[in-house]
Amino acid sequence: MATANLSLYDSESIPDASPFKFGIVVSEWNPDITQNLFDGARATLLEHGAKDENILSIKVPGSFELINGCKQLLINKELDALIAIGNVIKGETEHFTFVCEGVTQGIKDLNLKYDTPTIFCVLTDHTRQQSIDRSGGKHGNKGIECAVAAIKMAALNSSL
Ligand SMILES: Nc1c(NC[C@H](O)[C@H](O)[C@H](O)CO)[nH]c(=O)[nH]c1=O
Ligand SMILES: CC(=O)[C@@H](O)COP(=O)(O)O
Repeated sequence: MATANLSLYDSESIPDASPFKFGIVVSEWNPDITQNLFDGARATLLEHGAKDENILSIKVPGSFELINGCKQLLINKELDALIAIGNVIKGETEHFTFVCEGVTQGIKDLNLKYDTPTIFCVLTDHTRQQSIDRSGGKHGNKGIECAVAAIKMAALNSSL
């Protein structure tokens, strides 16, 4: 089954991002991949009107630390949406499964506990090539997709 292109969307359907404040938490594991995801996300936020001074970004050691990094921003900063960026690539053992499951459940829990949405921008791939393909390669850039989700959720929350 063909993988969707993560960067294709109707630009006209995206709300104005200028009123909103965004946080981006970036894992330092696989830094070339996460940097590409961050660049795509930041560029998309700016493209749709977000102010540079309203984009707060921090780094954490690995994807599992995305949970606490996001929690710290949710507690200490007034944000309209958060994007958690990571890249987990399977190695020889089951560690991949536990990291992916832990991050997924942790970010899900943050979305249950806090009103500010945390967008799941974590590539969970079996190979490095899959990650390259989804961070600016043939399948687009998941950072773009997640920035769009962040803008839409911020606009939705502000309308309710
Ligand atoms: N193998 C990968 C990891 N592993 C590290 C964990 O995320 C975590 O930092 C560690 O277990 C200490 O708590 N992290 C990634 O983001 N990507 C990987 O491929
Ligand atoms: C997802 C991971 O933590 C993984 O990169 C670790 O590799 P390994 O399973 O070979 O220890």
